[in-house]
Amino acid sequence: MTETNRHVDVGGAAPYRIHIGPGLLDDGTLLAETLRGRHALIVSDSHVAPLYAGRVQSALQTARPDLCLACHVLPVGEAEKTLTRFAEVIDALASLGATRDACVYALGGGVVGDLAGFAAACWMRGIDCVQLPTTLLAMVDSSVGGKTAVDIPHGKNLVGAFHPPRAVLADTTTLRTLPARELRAGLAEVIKYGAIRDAAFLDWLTDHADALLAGESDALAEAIARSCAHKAEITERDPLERGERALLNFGHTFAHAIEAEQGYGQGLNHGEAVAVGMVLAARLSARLGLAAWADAEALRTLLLRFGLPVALPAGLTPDALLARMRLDKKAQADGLRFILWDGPGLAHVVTGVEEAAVLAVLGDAG
Ligand SMILES: O=C(O)C(=O)C[C@@H](O)[C@H](O)[C@H](O)COP(=O)(O)O
Ligand SMILES: [Zn+2]
Repeated sequence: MTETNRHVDVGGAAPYRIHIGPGLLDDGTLLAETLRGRHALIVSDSHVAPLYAGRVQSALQTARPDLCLACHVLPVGEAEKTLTRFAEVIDALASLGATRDACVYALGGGVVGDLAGFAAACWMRGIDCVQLPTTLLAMVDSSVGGKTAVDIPHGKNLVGAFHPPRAVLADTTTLRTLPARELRAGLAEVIKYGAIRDAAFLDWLTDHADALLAGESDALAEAIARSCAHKAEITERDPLERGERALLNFGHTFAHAIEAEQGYGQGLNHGEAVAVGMVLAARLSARLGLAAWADAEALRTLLLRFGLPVALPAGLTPDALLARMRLDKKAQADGLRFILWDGPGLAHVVTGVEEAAVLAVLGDAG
């Protein structure tokens, strides 16, 4: 069967379209559709740029021969999502002479999308950003919704801004060469949507696990479109995370603490940490009497089925993780806030969670 293009529209004050399909990185007309000015900067990393940056560059240049276009390549990896690398992108925009109607094209995975998006949010107080995600995780999650950020040693994504993209072009052919570990990491965020708001999607994922893990294009395109539809619905109603958007953080309080404690890019990747985090959040929910233990165990089994880690990596202490969690962006003066689980498809925000309960779950999680 030939792959067809799909799209998901995100409404609200700054609407945009998520395009999903093969060959989009070569579609100069689509790439240039939202361009307003004469300057554009492609930001990519040292793994992705050699594969796709030249293609994007020539497609854009053909569609817009007058375009003043440059490419800035970051070293690959979560460890590079720093203020230092951010400043380098800002320098690249300055060297290009980017005016306020310029556009940043973020070509890569979540790190590139977050960092390039943050540079776009800050340059001249905000220029356009088109997200060109090349990993499953970036397609289903980080390229959508406008969260941009860098990490600092104190914690993940602690410096950032909300800056919605002008468009998202998810070229599904890029998934054909994605390493299996990266594919599974993206599937963790896909499972998250089922866990927090769509029990039927969890069943669909169970039925299509083999196809998804084998990288079958129809199954992946369906998973991407359904995930983006969930994210679009939530983020258009709550773009600034004043309320329901926090549900997208299911598993993340634990995950961010794990990532920071292990050292960015040194241990579990983000999707893997989210998988462990969802197991811990489900167990915390069961301990607090919100979810059934059997449901928490079923979620763990599903994550295992997708080859994801479900236990805390060795060497992390509950106290150190808890200290990290106190700096979580959801935490408030009255204590820790968690996204807790009421069973398949249902989650809610809980304030003032007792630290003793969190420590107990962490203590059992090795
Ligand atoms: O878009 C959101 O909102 C999310 O929470 C999605 C998360 O999967 C994503 O990892 C996000 O970057 C986490 O945001 P943070 O505000 O907790 O740093
Ligand atoms: Zn995430």
